[in-house]
Amino acid sequence: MPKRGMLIVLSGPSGVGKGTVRKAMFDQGGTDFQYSISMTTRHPRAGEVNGKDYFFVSKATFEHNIETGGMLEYAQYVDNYYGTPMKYVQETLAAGKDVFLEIEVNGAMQVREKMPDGVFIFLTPPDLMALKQRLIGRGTETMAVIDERIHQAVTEIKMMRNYDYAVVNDKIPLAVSRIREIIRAERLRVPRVYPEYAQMLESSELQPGNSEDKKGL
Ligand SMILES: Nc1ncnc2c1ncn2[C@@H]1O[C@H](COP(=O)(O)OP(=O)(O)OP(=O)(O)O)[C@@H](O)[C@H]1O
Ligand SMILES: Nc1nc2c(ncn2[C@@H]2O[C@H](COP(=O)(O)O)[C@@H](O)[C@H]2O)c(=O)[nH]1
Repeated sequence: MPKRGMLIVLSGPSGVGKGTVRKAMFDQGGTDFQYSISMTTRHPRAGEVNGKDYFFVSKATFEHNIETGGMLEYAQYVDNYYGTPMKYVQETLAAGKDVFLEIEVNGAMQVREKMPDGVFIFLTPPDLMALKQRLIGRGTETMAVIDERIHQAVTEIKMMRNYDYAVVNDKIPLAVSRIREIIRAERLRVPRVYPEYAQMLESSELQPGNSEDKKGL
């Protein structure tokens, strides 16, 4: 049976640059983890593709998924549902591959309850003014929705204390390399690698009584 994959969760307020940083990281290559595509009831923005950016579904479909236990986590965020389909995450981890989630804080805390051995990273803006400028600059929301998202961001940033790591997204390449360093180090944490060594030691021919030089003693 392959060693179970590691779950990596990236959160942070809307507009901080989670998607931008994640895309830059995947474009660079060498990312041997799989991105879990979220499900949402939000309408697609110009250029967004169903099955690539999100699974865009109706409210009824989303609620059916909740009721039938199909979601690892979900949250209502500024009038829409967002959530992580369970099946892809479980199957990918079971196949020994690492999975990358990009989700808001309430969903991340649900995942933490269910999968405490995940790696929880909070992406933070240099300051709230920069966050607002990024949301305005993206040009995908009305000013009213941007104000709601900034309001939500204040609560979300307070939740940073519940994460394992905080990464500031000042410059995209710096944020990417900080996240890569975290993932590299997390893969080497003793609780993750210990089972492999335990297995090696159990099967070792060097165990007392098994080694060649002990034969005949
Ligand atoms: N380090 C950065 N400096 C300046 N602008 C940035 C930086 N990172 C991202 N941006 C810009 O900020 C805007 C928001 O980025 P992005 O859409 O990636 O945020 P997000 O956190 O994924 O948002 P959401 O949670 O709403 O999906 C984009 O226009 C992006 O180009
Ligand atoms: N709890 C979850 N939050 C998610 C998921 N996918 C995305 N998100 C977050 O929602 C907000 C708004 O996203 P937007 O695309 O409308 O700008 C943002 O914070 C996303 O990170 C998910 O599966 N679960």
